[in-house]
This record gives sequence, structure tokens and C-alpha cells, in this order.
Amino acid sequence: IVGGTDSSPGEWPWQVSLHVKLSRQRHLCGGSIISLNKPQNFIQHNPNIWRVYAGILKQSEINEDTPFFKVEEIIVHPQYKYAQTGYDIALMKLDKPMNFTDLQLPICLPSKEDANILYTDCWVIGWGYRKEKDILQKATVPLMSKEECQARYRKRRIGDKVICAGYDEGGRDACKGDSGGPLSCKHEEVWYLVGITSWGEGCARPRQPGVYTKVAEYSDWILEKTT
Ligand SMILES: COC(=O)c1cc(NC(=O)c2cccc(O)c2C)c2cc(C(=N)N)ccc2c1
Repeated sequence: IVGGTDSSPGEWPWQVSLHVKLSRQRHLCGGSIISLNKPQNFIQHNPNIWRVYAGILKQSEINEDTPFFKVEEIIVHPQYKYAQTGYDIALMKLDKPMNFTDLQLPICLPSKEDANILYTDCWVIGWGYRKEKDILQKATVPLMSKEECQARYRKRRIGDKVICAGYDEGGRDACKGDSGGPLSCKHEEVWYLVGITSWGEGCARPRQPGVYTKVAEYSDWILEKTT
């Protein structure tokens, strides 16, 4: 996150830190807890290098004694190639059910009908660039119309299944390492997973907004894969 501020304990209980454990272990991206039934059996990618840490505020809280969830299944959208061409969404089934506490709770999924709600209170969070931060960073970002976003990314096709957010003057944005994390919007006292951090040209540059997977456009796919 560029231009963000420190989060408080329990402020974003649906945020998780995805670590990869090879010879070394490190935070790679974010993710969001959504509470659903079991995904179908769909083994792709190597699930057992992943460690999912929930209820964490600082990366320094994580050591060899910190509990984590193993990943039993990973379902990547079949049309995903790379972030810029969309379908940048994946589901991870944890190896055991998560007990919800004040520090680890699911966020609500928007329904297809929610695809046109004008959200005005949206936040992007993560432990990503710049200056890899210890404390989970938060930044509020205004949503942008598809037309305005397409005008900012002339070389790209900004379709209906992404949502853009950011400031024309730049300065506040998600960045590498925040990928997979939530664009959370509060609407009528409820928080919704409106977007998934996907890409952007650089980070927090003027007139180069952040591009997010528009979760409402995938609610059918998510339900198909998890019920
Ligand atoms: C794996 O995720 C990304 O690569 C990756 C690369 C990015 N953009 C870059 O251009 C970039 C940023 C930092 C270092 C770097 O090498 C690049 C290419 C990203 C930019 C944003 C955003 N601005 N909202 C969000 C996620 C990003 C994920």
C-alpha cells in the first residue's frame, strides 16, 4: 500500500496473509476470508507450499510458533492467464474449518444485483510495497467509472469484470504484495468484498488507477465452485 496508514487490531478481520514456504518463508500476497461450503475436488497448483495466516496485524507476529492454515485445494479461474487480461480470482480451501473470533471473520460477498451499487466508503489494505510494512496498511480510494479507467489505460481493455479505484493525482494505492487482498466497501453498515487487488501501472502514479477484479461479476462462479 502506498500512502496508507496503520490499521488497528481487528479492524479488517477478513484479511489474511498468504505465505509461501520453500527454503525460506515470506509474505507473498493478501486474501480475504469468505465463509462458504466446501469447494469441489479440484487440485491445481501446489497447495502445500502455502501457509494462510489469519487474525494477524503485524508480519512480525509471525514466527515458527504462529498457527496457520494449510491449503487443501486451490481453484484458479479457468480463463485466468495474467492480471491484465482479467479473471484474476482464485479460491483456496483451508485444511480445516476456521473458528471465527473478533480477529478473524468473513467479509460479505456482493451479489450479482449489487454490481451497480455506487460504493462511497472503500478501502484497500495489505502488507505490500512500498517499504514492506510490518503493520497492515489501509488506504481509502474512490471508485472510478469504467469509461474513466479505460481513458487512463488506452493500451489495455478495461472490461465489465474489473473495477478501478484511485486518485487522479496519485499518491494512494495498492501495490505489488497487496495482490489478492480485498477492496472492502462499507454499504449500509455492512462490509462487502467489492474488489480483489489485481494490477496497476506502477503504484500510486497520477492517472494510473488501481485495477481490481469485480467480485460481483463472479458471484455465480464462486457459488458454483463452493456449493
Ligand atoms: C505480482 O503482482 C505484481 O507484480 C503487481 C504489480 C503491480 N504494478 C507494477 O507495475 C509493479 C509494482 C511494483 C513492482 C513491480 O515490479 C511492478 C511491475 C501492481 C500494481 C497495483 C496497483 N497499482 N494497484 C496492484 C497490484 C500490483 C501487483
